[in-house]
Amino acid sequence: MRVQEPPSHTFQVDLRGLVDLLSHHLYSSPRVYVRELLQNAVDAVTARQRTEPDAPSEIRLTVLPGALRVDDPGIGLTEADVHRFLATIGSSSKRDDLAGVEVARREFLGQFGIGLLACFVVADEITVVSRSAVDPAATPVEWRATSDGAYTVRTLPADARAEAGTTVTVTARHGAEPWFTAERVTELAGSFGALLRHEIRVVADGVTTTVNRTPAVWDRDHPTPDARRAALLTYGYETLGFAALDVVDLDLPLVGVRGAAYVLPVASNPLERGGHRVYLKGMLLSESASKLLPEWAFFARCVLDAEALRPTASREALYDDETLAAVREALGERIRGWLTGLAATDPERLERFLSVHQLGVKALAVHDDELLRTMLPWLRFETTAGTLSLAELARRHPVVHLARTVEEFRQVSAIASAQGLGVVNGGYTYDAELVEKLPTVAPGTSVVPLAADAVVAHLDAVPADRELAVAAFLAAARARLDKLDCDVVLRAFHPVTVPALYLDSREALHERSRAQAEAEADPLWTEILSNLRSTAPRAQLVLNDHNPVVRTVAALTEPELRDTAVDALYGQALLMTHRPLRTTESALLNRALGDLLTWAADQTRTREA
Ligand SMILES: Nc1ncnc2c1ncn2[C@@H]1O[C@H](COP(=O)(O)OP(=O)(O)OP(=O)(O)O)[C@@H](O)[C@H]1O
Repeated sequence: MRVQEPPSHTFQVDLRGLVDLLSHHLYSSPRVYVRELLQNAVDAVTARQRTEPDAPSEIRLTVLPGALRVDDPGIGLTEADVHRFLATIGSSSKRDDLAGVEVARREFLGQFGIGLLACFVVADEITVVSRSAVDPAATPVEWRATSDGAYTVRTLPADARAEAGTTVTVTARHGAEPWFTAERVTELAGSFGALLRHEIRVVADGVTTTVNRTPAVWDRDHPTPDARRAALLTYGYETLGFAALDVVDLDLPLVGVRGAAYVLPVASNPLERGGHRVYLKGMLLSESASKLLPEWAFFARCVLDAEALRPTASREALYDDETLAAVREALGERIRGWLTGLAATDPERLERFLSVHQLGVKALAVHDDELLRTMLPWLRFETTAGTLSLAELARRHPVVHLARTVEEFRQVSAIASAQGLGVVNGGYTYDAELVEKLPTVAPGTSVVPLAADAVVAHLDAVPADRELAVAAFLAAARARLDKLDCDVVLRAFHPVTVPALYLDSREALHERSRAQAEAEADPLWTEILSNLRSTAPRAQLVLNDHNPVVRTVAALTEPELRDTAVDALYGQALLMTHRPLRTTESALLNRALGDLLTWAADQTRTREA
């Protein structure tokens, strides 16, 4: 049995729905109507100049009461063109086989065949009067379209339009008149068309203003490099609204990108990477484009004009394709080159840059040994010898101890530096990773992890007779702090001003949170958690036998006062770690201080009585 082919149909289009979609919903603002008109005029001039290089090029926007008229001396349209391109949604002469897709992409701004419909967002009627420059025998033609999708076409007498070119008139829809004022049209034409290669003039109330100034600042001749830099900086200030720390020339001839990257004068959120101002073939695409620079370059904002990047259909963002990825990489390379150049030639400017953007550079150096090597002398780290570069620290201490957390560093920094150890705080973002890379870029150095017990091992034990003399006190102190999972030891160390150190290894911290969870858990979990009980080292309170207060406390005989004093030493050591105290810890510290104050007040009263 023969199976019959099912009948084939073609899509039906509800024209009003399509016009509504393309005019009202594709673009984020009615502003774009001026851009689309400008774009068609520029493309028409470009098309004509391909065969007639000396053809006129001035584009004129005339503000009329409740309407805008755009005149261009471009390629124009024949009656057949009108039907084929203007009256067919999605049809565009700019990807015509005649032009060739690649040529079209490179030379024309438009490509989708929908742009003119954007005018319906502010207009009820669009009229196009055109005369073809290709066919001198063709008569002028008029196309009149309304937003409900209806249009008429008629040919006009030859004298209705003597010159080749096109005039588009857009009549304001009721309520959209504010988009047609002289001020608004001038602003929009100036903003979208600032870098267009053909002269754009706005005529309003008898006054003619040229709104674009080409060539772009980066394409102009400047008498000296300093003058060029000053001109680029001024331009950056005018367009981006900030006085940049520095400016980097961007020029990628292969992908036709020209422009400049401006270094932000204040630290920025690394997650906010947009804000680039991008022009495509001179027409503003976006004031807040993203993904133009690699993640690490979050300290820079670009203004650039690109030939080969593709816009999305709304022409408000860049199409995220391989070309954009290649451009991103190449621009990143430029910015990297600028940084390494600064390190070699302008350390003062580099210092200024790093004082604001050190974090960004560290983020980059983590993945880039070459940059790390260049930047090593400039990046600053918190160390026991103060805020230093790793290179400086390594000169003083070929073995660098790395504290993994800010807390670990704070616990031991005073004491480690008194012992002559070089410790670097690896607790801040990127720092640990960078420090670990030190031996690869600075041979002869080594990095070892810092363990709290290693610091205790460096501290001098007290003589045996002294240990014996304070044995009872130490036993009492241990008993007192046992419930807090803290051991007590006595050592003699510098600086003498530090009475006690609280040392807490990561394992001990972990064990304590496990124990806390166990205490709060229901019976089933209690059993599971208690099976996990580890033999991890407990926290340690290291009392300093050189410290006068510790010596006094160790000699106390009255048990209650001694316990309170032990609590106070414990609390004080906790405070020195700079970590937030738990509720039980601050309660203990408050109680101990309160008791000590009461005791001192009682003593004074007794003495005075
Ligand atoms: N001023 C003009 N001069 C000559 N032809 C024009 C003019 N304006 C529009 N056209 C013709 O009308 C076609 C459709 O224009 P439209 O603006 O809708 O789309 P496009 O410019 O081709 O692409 P896009 O949707 O990307 O803007 C164009 O391809 C062009 O052939």
